[in-house]
Amino acid sequence: MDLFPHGPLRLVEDAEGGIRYWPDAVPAAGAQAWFDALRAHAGWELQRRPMYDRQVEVPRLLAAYRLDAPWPEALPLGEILERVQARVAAPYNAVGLNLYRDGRDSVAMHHDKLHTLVPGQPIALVSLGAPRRMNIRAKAGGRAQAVELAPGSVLAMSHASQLTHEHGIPKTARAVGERVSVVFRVRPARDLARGRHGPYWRASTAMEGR
Ligand SMILES: O=C(O)CCC(=O)C(=O)O
Ligand SMILES: [Fe+2]
Repeated sequence: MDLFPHGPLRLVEDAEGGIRYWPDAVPAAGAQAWFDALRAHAGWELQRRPMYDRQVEVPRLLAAYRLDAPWPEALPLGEILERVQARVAAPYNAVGLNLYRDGRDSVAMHHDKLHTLVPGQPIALVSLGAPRRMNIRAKAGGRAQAVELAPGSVLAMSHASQLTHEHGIPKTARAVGERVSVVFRVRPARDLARGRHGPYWRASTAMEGR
């Protein structure tokens, strides 16, 4: 039996699976329960980063956990990981959480830092809460593709795609509810051993603020 008769939407093609999107990987009720639990119990932090001569707030809240060590019991990371493994199997060992509080929260166009990722392994992103648009653009130029990331969806990005494409969540003037994204990655063991599993140590050059 084919459990995914429509297959994923293929947004970018490359030799490592490119960028693929499954709009309804998780039933709505489950996605809402996960949103509620992560919203309530993740260790959300507001970070500041230097931009020119001032400190700006990173325009979203962040949390991160290792998957090779116990995480707080209230967080349904094991269940979410199981769903992700069914679509995009990989030895994920780190998860980063983003909380977009409203339309002023965003992430600037970027590619995920390659030296913090194991080559050949994918990045898998689960969306929960309010839908938000993601833009994906080839570094070589051309128009961005927009994908409305629905709650319960999974987006897989190959390691190779981080070399060729950028992605971001633009701000929106629309009244939008809170969104949580759950991003599974495979980090090099040396980074995990140094506690470098989250976004905290990433040197960001992105110009972003609220
Ligand atoms: O929230 C999202 O969907 C994207 C997050 C992202 O690009 C990141 O954490 O690197
Ligand atoms: Fe990213």
